[in-house]
Amino acid sequence: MAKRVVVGLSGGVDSSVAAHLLVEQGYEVIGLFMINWHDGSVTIQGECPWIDDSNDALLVANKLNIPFQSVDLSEQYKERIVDYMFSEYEAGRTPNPDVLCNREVKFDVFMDIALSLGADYVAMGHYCRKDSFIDENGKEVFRLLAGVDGNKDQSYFLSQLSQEQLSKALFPIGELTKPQVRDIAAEQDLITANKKDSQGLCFIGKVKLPDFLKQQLLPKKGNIVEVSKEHQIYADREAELLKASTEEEKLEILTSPYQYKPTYGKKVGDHQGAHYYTIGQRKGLGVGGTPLPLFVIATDTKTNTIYTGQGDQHPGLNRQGLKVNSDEIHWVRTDLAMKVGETREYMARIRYRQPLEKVTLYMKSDGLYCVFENKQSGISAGQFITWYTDDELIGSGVIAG
Ligand SMILES: Nc1ncnc2c1ncn2[C@@H]1O[C@H](COP(=O)(O)OP(=O)(O)OP(=O)(O)O)[C@@H](O)[C@H]1O
Repeated sequence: MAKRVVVGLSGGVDSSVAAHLLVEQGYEVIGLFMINWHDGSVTIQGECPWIDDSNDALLVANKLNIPFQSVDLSEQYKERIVDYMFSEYEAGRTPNPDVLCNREVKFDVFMDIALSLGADYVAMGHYCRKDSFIDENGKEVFRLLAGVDGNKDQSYFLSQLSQEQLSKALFPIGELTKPQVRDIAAEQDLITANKKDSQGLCFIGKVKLPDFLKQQLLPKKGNIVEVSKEHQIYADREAELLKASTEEEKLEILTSPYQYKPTYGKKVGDHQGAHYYTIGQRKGLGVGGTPLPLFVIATDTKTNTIYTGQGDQHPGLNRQGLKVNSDEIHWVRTDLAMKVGETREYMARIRYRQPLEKVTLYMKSDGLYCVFENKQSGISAGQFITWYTDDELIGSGVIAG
């Protein structure tokens, strides 16, 4: 009997083609659209075109001659994603809702519904691949691989999936490039063939992130401070590094964020709330007239201060390393999890679509210390670091700072 697959149909071109390929491969396919957001239930009224999207998903399902259903997951989405976003921003961190959405919604709540519909697998239109091998104990080990289209690879967003979740996942378009996907959609006369790619989170829609955050995080006026690149704090760190005699000391210095004080620079402007800003951010500061543009190099939600520096080469913006706390380390390949005391080299990225960079991971009792070969710009607490061997995503972690 054909295996049953529930495919997440978003009303976009990628999932439409994913569904088509599954039908071609002989699966029994069911299309499922999830409503993540409801007028009034989450935030901004009338900004999310989900009705159009669910209509497009329905039309694609009709065209492919597969059954179609919608599920309302807006409550779960609010609890697991929206609330997390607010609490992270409130704490001065930069969350990644897309990574969480896959772990908590698409491959959890959504997957449970799919399984209750008798599905063997859940498929999504992500640009990534999966394969597996049998280990020496006869156990199947699943591997998460980058999509063939290097421009579109979405493995970063799936970096928190478990072996269990991967075992039931299918990514039918992972072997294709985006232009190939569009060509297939056109050949098959799917209504989504020329639809624009979705931008960001549905429930935010066209609204700017600060406006979205203002719904719950009240504006609070504070200072924008500029720290000179010659500040003593940077020279002190270099000196500390030279003095450090043990590996532990060196790692601690290389991976800890700078601790700024409001007196470390001059006030150059006002802002409406440090929790609206992210490290590396250049736009939205409203301060002009500096020879080089100002970048956010740190935010402090306690003193409500934003620290900035001039130019993308500012020492406060570029750091050699970062730390992941023990309870926030995730191994997709659980069989490759590092033991305390172990050191390993990988290729890694700290944001979606960033080219992979050489990193050395040091597993210590209190967490994973990650030191890059080249300094990294805009390391932000709350974002994810993901590490790879060739095109296989091995693990990920939440950046502590
Ligand atoms: N509202 C939804 N209902 C069901 N599945 C969804 C929904 N939103 C996203 N997905 C699934 O997650 C995948 C990745 O979502 P993402 O938002 O990154 O869309 P995308 O890459 O633009 O894909 P698409 O072109 O299919 O919208 C989609 O291809 C689809 O399988």
